[in-house]
Amino acid sequence: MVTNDYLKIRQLNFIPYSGFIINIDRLQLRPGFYHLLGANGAGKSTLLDCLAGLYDETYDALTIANEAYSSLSLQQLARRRAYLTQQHQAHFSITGYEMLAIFFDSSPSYLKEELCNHEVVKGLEVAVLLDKPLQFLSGGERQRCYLCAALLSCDESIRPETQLLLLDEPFTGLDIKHTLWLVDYLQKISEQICVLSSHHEVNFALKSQNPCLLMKNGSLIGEFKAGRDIKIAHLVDCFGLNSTQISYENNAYYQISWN
Ligand SMILES: Nc1ncnc2c1ncn2[C@@H]1O[C@H](COP(=O)(O)OP(=O)(O)OP(=O)(O)O)[C@@H](O)[C@H]1O
Repeated sequence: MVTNDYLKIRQLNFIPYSGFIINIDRLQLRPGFYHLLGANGAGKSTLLDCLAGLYDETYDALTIANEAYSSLSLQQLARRRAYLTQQHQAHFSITGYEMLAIFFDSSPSYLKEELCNHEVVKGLEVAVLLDKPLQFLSGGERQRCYLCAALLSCDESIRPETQLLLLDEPFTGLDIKHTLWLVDYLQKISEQICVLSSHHEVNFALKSQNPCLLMKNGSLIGEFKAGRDIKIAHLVDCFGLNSTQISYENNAYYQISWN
């Protein structure tokens, strides 16, 4: 795997829906765990969709591992990035292993046997869940199965060519144990690949040493080497908070107060 390659955006100006523009002049991401933060409607999911290659109108603005999206076939692009979209419900009746069989062009029974001791399957505790139809699972259980598919899609032993993991609100529905496992796992794999995750766990991001991107109205309004570099004015601007709702903790980082 080439670890020094990264994702580049140059002059991404795209109108996915009438009245909404994604407008990013330049952005360069290296291996690392990037938090993508912003208020509801800021454009985080739309940006992730662009980076996943869902809009061919944006391909000229995007480069992955020094290759323009426009020079890659859909199959090549699909193998360069893994993507967890926001999930709400399962639309048809398939089991988790059947879903994985589609992802990996394999058979459910082979995958069940091959993956039972995989770190991701064990960490997310999905071995039993993957046997059940996805629509019969709880929201958090289903999220763990979809996460399993995304994480396996960028596993070095399965897809060594994958350099980008896009996650849209991966913590939604997860209980605390699986959230903690996921954070540790993402920290680990982000030494090798670029992980870009939107979420609303702002206090977690603010406390972290990971890079953060702030979005507002379809644009990036801040790029920080660590969550701890984000200041009160950025939070007020990005989330429309009142400064009295933000406190400075341990002489180290801002936190949004709950009282
Ligand atoms: N299918 C759609 N048709 C029209 N407008 C849409 C559609 N999906 C999203 N939008 C609009 O595009 C803008 C960006 O939405 P997006 O889902 O990217 O925001 P987000 O930052 O991911 O928000 P959230 O934190 O609520 O998930 C919003 O103004 C939203 O209303």
